[in-house]
Amino acid sequence: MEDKILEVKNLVKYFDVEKAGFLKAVNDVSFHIFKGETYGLVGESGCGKSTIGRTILGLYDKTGGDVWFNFENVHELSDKEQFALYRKMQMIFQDPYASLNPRSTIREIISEPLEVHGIFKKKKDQMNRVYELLEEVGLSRDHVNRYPHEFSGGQRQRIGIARALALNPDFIIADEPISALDVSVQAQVVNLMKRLQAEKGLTFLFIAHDLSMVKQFSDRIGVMYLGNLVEETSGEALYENPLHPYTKALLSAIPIPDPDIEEKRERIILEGELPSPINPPSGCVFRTRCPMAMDICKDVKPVWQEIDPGHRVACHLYDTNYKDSPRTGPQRTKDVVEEEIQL
Ligand SMILES: Nc1ncnc2c1ncn2[C@@H]1O[C@H](COP(=O)(O)OP(=O)(O)OP(=O)(O)O)[C@@H](O)[C@H]1O
Repeated sequence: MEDKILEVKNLVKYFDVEKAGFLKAVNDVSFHIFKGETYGLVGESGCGKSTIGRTILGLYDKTGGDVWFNFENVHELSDKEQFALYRKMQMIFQDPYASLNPRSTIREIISEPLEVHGIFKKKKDQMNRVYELLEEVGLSRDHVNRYPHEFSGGQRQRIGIARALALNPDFIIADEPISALDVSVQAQVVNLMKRLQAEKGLTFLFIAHDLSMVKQFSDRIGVMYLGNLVEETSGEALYENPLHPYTKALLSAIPIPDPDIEEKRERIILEGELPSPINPPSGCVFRTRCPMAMDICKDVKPVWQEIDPGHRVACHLYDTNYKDSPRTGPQRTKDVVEEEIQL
C-alpha cells in the first residue's frame, strides 16, 4: 500500500464577502496524495484551486473539513508546529516576478528561508547551500548578486524553485508554475521539476487551468468546477475514458496535432456563463452548463463516488444511489449509460 503524504477530507472554504454573503470557494472537496507522486488539480480560473493550495498550507483558515499532512492535522497545530511544518511544505507561485522581492538579490532571496529557520550557524555554510541550490536548478553561482529583473521569466521561476527547495521540503504546491512562461520555456521548467522530483523523492500538488499542462507532469489528476471536485483518475484514464461531461468538454478544447483527427472530432462548447460562487446552482453545480443535465441534477448534489478502481466522479449519470432516476440506478452500468448517451 502506497503511503499518503496528504489527505484532504471534506474541505470547505467560504470567504465572507460583505453584504453579498459567503463566497463558496471550496465546497466539500476530498482527495489524497501519495508520497512521491504529482497530483494535478485542474479547472478554469476561479474554481478554487489556489484556495485549496493555500488552505492546505494553513495560509487560510478552513471553514470545514480537515487537511492531514503526514498524519498531522494542519489546522490544529500550534504556531510553533505550524512554523516547523513549513520546512516540509513549500509553494511555488505562478508569477515568479511578483513573488520575488525586486529589491533583494538572488542570494538574499534564496537564503531568506534558511535564515528564518536558523539552519546554518556560519554564513559560509549558508552561502555554500545557496550555491548548491542555484546549481540544482540550472543557474550559475555567478548570478548570486543580481536582482530578479535581470533574469528571464524561466530563470526567475528557477529562482522561485531554488527558494522552495532551500529547506529540503517533502511536498511542494506548485500553483500555475508555468502558466506565465513562453511555451518553449514551459517544457524546460517541467523537466526541471521532474528531475528534482526523481532525485529528491518530492511530492507535488500541481495546479493549472490548462489540462494539457497538467498532463505533462501528473500521475493523477483531479478536475474542479466551481469549488467542487467533479472527477479524479490517472492521467491516462482521464484522456482515454473521461466520464464527467465537464472533463469531456475540457478535453475537447485541447487541440490535437493531427489535422485528420482534429477535423473529425467533436468540440463540446459549454453554453452559458460560469455561475457565481456566491450563489452557486442547486444540486449539481455544473448542471446549468451541462449538455447532459437531467431533472435530478437540479435537486440533488451528486455523490463523489469511486466508479472504477482509482476513478472517482461526481455525476448522476454514473450514480448508483438514486434508484428512481430515469437514467441511473443499479440496473444501469457505466457502459450502458455511455452507449445510450454517446457524448
Ligand atoms: N481572499 C479572498 N477573499 C475573497 N474571495 C476570494 C479570496 N481568494 C479567492 N477568492 C475567490 O474564491 C474563488 C476561488 O478562487 P481561487 O483563486 O482559489 O481560484 P483558482 O481556481 O485558483 O483561479 P485562479 O487561477 O484565477 O487563481 C474565486 O471566486 C475568487 O474570487
